[in-house]
Amino acid sequence: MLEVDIKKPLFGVNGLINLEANFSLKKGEFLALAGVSGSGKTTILRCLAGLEKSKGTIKVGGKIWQDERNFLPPQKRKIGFVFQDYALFENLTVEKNLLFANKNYALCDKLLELLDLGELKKRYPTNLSGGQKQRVALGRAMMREPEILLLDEPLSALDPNLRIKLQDEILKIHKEFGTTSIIVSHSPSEIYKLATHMIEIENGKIIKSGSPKELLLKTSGSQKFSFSATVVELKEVDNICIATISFGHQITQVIVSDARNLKVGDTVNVSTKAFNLLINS
Ligand SMILES: Nc1ncnc2c1ncn2[C@@H]1O[C@H](COP(=O)(O)OP(=O)(O)OP(=O)(O)O)[C@@H](O)[C@H]1O
Repeated sequence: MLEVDIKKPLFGVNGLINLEANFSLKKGEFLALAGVSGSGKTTILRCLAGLEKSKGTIKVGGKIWQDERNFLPPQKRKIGFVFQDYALFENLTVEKNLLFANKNYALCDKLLELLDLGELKKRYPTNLSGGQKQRVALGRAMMREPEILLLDEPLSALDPNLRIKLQDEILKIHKEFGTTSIIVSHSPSEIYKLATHMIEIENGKIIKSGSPKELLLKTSGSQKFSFSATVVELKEVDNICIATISFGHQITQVIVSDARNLKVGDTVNVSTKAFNLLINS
């Protein structure tokens, strides 16, 4: 069980914001933190890891990691941290990057195999692709046998196909080791696939909390199909207004009956009641 109740003043781009994070997770749960840039997501992870001080309490499995009198330093917290930019030791081979955290050779071999890194174990990080580097970073984080695995936008630098593969690796590791995991992600599909719980942060405060299904599925009432998109162009052709909209990595066009209240950059909800949609692969 992870119990978090922390506060910290942050100097945001528009002045002071008070970060207030209060949530709990059962062992083995997977939490996604979402929210616009600068809302305080990374700071929450850094406070959990003990890399930053905050006011309040953090308890893991009944053990106090921090309260008004105690502050466990990062090396004493059973945390694995995976960063967006990998943060590998460039002068150490893949295998030594893992063993640096812990000289448990059996665990190292298990992780190299689970993450499909066996053939690459003697290579240096400079000779690896982004996806391979991130698998090494995940392996290194797990070498600490963490109770809590923290993932700060770990896949955002990778192309969409690789991203999906790495999501599978993360899920495999999370389940195999029964870790409690927290990921910062901007991708709804990633959150939906990985997380059991989701929290949305705005200006340092939790504004939404629930399952990814509750928070992300946009269908309501009699709608059968719905997604949210951004308007990238509005054009009139033969008195018909056509909106070009983007969602995820896709762009499509829809006819708009009344475009008076629409402008480029708006976030819109696109929905239909049709239930015989064609799905082709
Ligand atoms: N130790 C600190 N003390 C005060 N302010 C900080 C501290 N660390 C970060 N900040 C500020 O707090 C705000 C939130 O930063 P944070 O990195 O947590 O946001 P984020 O939601 O993770 O953003 P992004 O999605 O861009 O990574 C930023 O404006 C940042 O400059």
